[in-house]
Amino acid sequence: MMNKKSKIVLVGGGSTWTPGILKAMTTHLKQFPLEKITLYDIDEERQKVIGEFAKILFKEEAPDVKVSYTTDEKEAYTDVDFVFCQMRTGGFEMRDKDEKIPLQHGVIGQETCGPGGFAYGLRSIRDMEKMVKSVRQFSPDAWILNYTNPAAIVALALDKIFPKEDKVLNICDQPVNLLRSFASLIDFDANDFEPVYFGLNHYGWFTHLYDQTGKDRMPEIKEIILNGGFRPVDAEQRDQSWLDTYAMVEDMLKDFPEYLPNTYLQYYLYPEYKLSKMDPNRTRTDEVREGRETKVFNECRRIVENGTAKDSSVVHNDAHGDMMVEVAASIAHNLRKTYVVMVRNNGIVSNLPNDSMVEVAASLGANGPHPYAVGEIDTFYKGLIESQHAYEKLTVEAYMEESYTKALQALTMNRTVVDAKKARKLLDALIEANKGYWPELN
Ligand SMILES: NC(=O)c1ccc[n+]([C@@H]2O[C@H](COP(=O)([O-])OP(=O)(O)OC[C@H]3O[C@@H](n4cnc5c(N)ncnc54)[C@H](O)[C@@H]3O)[C@@H](O)[C@H]2O)c1
Ligand SMILES: O=P(O)(O)OC[C@H]1O[C@H](O[C@H]2[C@H](O)[C@@H](O)[C@@H](O)O[C@@H]2CO)[C@H](O)[C@@H](O)[C@@H]1O
Ligand SMILES: [Mn+2]
Repeated sequence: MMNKKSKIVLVGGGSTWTPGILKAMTTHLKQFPLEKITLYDIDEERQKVIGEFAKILFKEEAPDVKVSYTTDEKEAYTDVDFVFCQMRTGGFEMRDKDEKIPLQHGVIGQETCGPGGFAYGLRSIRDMEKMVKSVRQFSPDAWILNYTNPAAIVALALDKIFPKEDKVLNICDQPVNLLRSFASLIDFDANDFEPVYFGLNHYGWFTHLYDQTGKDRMPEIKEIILNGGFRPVDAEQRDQSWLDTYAMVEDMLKDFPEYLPNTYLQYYLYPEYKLSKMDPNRTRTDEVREGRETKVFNECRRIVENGTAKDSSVVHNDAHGDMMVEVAASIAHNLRKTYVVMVRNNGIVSNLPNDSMVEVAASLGANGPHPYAVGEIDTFYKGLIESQHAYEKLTVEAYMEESYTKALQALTMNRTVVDAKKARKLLDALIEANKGYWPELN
């Protein structure tokens, strides 16, 4: 079975993350043998730079794998086993607005949380719906592995729009990235953790981190963080804003010592403090454009010019690429490894709505995710998650029903907004900024 070679298409082939994912593919060929890789993007220019780099990388590392790139949907989606999807509708130009418009209204400006995530969500759903329909037209049985953000809203929307789909899986790399960082504190291999995790995407908690002997290592990890703070395992590659974000885990742990939180909870638990640290004129998009985007595209151009990727330092493996490839391998070869993924609740967390898309640990094999039961959660977490789920659901309904009222309800529900007058002003500004991307809300 392991000899079966997979055929992949990477949607958003011109993404800043693509070179890292391609690199991870070259280092995982034994676990995940490949027949062909197609890169697909709507932006021809971005796609060409990364596509030419891909050809060189594979010529040097795995010449048997067929590599191509295209802006043609039919060519991209025909005869594939896996669709890796990581698109950004509106690009960094719109991410910039997602972050800066809320800040102009005195609200957190973030890619996936608060009004920024709401705006990005309403943009992503339309392109994601179109992608699923096109993939099904040309490759009815392909697995669609989605990373496109805001993954929480995308996951819920796809579940509502395609309720019978059982080969779409939404995933985030933040849990695995956190696991790697926790593991480094106790000199442990993150792959050996058996985690218990619950929540919504970018809105969850680890409750246990068992090792191979069955011992829960969480108490010891919490102690280390409370005494010495917390940094990402790849701290040397991180911008200051990510180091500040990881450092907030210590604050969250001091206030709520029960579980280890996802870093994104900082925006919901400390909106005023986080807002005071944000600069409305310079947000994460500026950092990414000047940093990762510039570096990745310059490096790919340099590699294409030199005709070799052998000396490249930018194209490294990280949690993101590794996880995308390992998750696909677990499905393709029925490895039944455990990953934290998004699935319809249906009783996994017994006191949360059945139709929420929860993020939990699941065994992942050829028949998809088999999630582990979590059971009942306590009032604090239940309350937080239920309000966030209501916000997500109203956002999806606003899209599906093209409803201004539901959109206003969604923003008012969000913990980073709360005030309805503020929500209305924000909504009107976001409608103006997202013309052509959002459905018209009536
Ligand atoms: N789930 C996670 O944990 C996780 C982790 C990292 C990145 N991401 C997501 O991955 C995506 C890419 O991030 P990035 O920072 O590299 O952005 P990026 O803008 O560099 O890349 C996105 C690419 O998608 C292309 N694109 C836009 N709309 C498209 C469409 N309809 N069809 C095909 N391609 C399309 C763009 O042209 C661009 O080249 C984002 O959605 C980001 O939020 C998710
Ligand atoms: O602000 P960005 O574009 O740098 O990142 C936004 C993404 O952040 C998380 O991803 C982490 C990822 O977990 C880690 O492995 C590493 O690759 O860094 C990324 C951030 O730099 C988050 O899970 C994603 O959803 C965000 O898109
Ligand atoms: Mn994520």
